[in-house]
Amino acid sequence: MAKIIAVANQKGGVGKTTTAVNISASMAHIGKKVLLVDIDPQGNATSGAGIEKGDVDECVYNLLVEDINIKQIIRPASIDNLDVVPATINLSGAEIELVPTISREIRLKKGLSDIEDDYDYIFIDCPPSLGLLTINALTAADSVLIPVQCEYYALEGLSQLLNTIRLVQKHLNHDLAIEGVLLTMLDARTNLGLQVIEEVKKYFREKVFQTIIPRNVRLGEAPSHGLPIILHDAKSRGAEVYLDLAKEVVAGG
Ligand SMILES: Nc1ncnc2c1ncn2[C@@H]1O[C@H](COP(=O)(O)OP(=O)(O)OP(=O)(O)O)[C@@H](O)[C@H]1O
Ligand SMILES: [Mg+2]
Repeated sequence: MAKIIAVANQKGGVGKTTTAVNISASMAHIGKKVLLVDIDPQGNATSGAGIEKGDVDECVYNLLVEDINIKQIIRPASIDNLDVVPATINLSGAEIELVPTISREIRLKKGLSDIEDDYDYIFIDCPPSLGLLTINALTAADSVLIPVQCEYYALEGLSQLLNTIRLVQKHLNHDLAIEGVLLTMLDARTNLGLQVIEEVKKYFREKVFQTIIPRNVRLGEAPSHGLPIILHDAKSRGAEVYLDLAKEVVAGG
């Protein structure tokens, strides 16, 4: 059965999608069978994994709102061993359309149960909010991976995220664990980055991943080619660190 990991932080632009796409591709590269689920209406994980959004008729919206079988929407990514449940802008209505529906928080969990045995890992790329889409991800997940950007105010907003995780643990998913906190976009030339690392480690202690993601130009440009970093530039620092992260997660069990 797959281990399901939600990549979540309601703060925008902290590296959720970059992490979801590249840890998925790195896992696939080391031979794991991986599914990447995009539940962000921006659909950045979908295009970043090499799927042309314009070609997608049915997406995760149809799974969440219309209850169609997940197998109908799964597509192969640009790298072997990796499949994608795509999201398109259609998903932007789901947050509101789900409100009056029964079992609205467990739609994704239910959908994934049909294919869980086909994969080793399932990563869910969350939108920058704590609404029903993220709640669906946290309810379906075994654990949550929290990217935190190495910048001033890095910890701001994390108490709301932790509070949401606690509420989900209490009411919807008792076993939800914190997989780890991932420091992203580190600029090692500045003192600020190093101060943020210290601050985040003081707060989250052993929950902080050893692997730290530096700012890397190749990581920033890979999505425009629809390629994970390991295909865009396997020799780049960005490719190395996401491979390290994948191995760290595998070793963590
Ligand atoms: N390590 C990195 N080095 C350089 N650029 C990066 C790195 N990580 C992410 N980026 C770039 O920063 C921007 C934000 O990253 P990303 O889309 O992964 O964040 P996000 O948390 O998913 O954003 P959103 O909240 O909008 O979904 C993107 O343009 C991405 O290409
Ligand atoms: Mg994103």
